Amino acid sequence: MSGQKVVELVIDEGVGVITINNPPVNALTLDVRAQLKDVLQEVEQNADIRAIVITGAGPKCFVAGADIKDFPNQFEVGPRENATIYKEMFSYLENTPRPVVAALNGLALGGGLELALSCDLRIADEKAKFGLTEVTLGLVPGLGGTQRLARLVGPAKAKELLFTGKMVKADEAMQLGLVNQVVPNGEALNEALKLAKKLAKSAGVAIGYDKYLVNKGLELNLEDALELEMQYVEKVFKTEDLREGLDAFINKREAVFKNA
Ligand SMILES: C/C=C/C(=O)SCCNC(=O)CCNC(=O)[C@H](O)C(C)(C)COP(=O)(O)OP(=O)(O)OC[C@H]1O[C@@H](n2cnc3c(N)ncnc32)[C@H](O)[C@@H]1OP(=O)(O)O
Repeated sequence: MSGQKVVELVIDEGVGVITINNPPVNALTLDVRAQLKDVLQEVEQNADIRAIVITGAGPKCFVAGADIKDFPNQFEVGPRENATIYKEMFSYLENTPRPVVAALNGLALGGGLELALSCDLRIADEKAKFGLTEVTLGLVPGLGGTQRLARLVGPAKAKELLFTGKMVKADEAMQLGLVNQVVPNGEALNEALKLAKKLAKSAGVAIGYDKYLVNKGLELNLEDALELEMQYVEKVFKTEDLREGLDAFINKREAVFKNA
């Protein structure tokens, strides 16, 4: 471990901004793995953080994937241990009740796209490109890419991207539903932060329930999913936030949600 700081956390108006800063391409090295784990634990323990933004440092890459140069070291022990640690962190992002916005400032390739796919929303610089390029190395995505991409863009498009390893540009990614928004170059982080700050002031309990219902509902048949939805409507009826939201609307004032 180099000791260099390769993952940074800044808290800005209720938003935890996580930056992968590992030049030259923000590859997911062992240092990044260790520091991302620490940062996510810090985020989890800080109730003032009500939304999360993840981005990469520099204009070229969001994250250009796993550390290719470390793979030979895994031939003996196998890939499971390293992949499992990263997958647990990606699952944290997918399951935390906080909204997670990926600010795609550049190339999101391999594990970098898999990281972005574990976020709820993705805002892309117009120059950004995306690809599960593992096949070019003879590898298979190991951080959820085969599953999350297929659920997002459909099996046929996912297979096309997986089989070819090709990169898609931001405008095509938008058409595929791979990203939520495309913004002018250099604006992804600003736009993501603006959105995340808005969400941080919103009804956090309701947002967390929405996130859980969409994610869990994908695993259920429609009847069971609708029943689960109703259970969460009943849960939200018990919250202070609902009373605050209704009172604010009736009295024509801005709601102040306390996540309670
Ligand atoms: C489970 C998950 C698996 C995976 O994620 S597998 C990996 C998937 N990622 C990729 O396939 C991307 C591989 N990298 C590239 O295609 C290119 O690079 C870029 C498009 C990102 C950038 O290209 P350019 O601007 O021409 O720079 P450059 O000379 O290729 O790279 C600059 C330095 O960065 C190193 N590097 C690039 N990507 C990675 C990586 N993913 N892991 C480790 N190192 C990487 C290179 O080797 C080189 O280094 P040096 O200057 O020492 O020659």
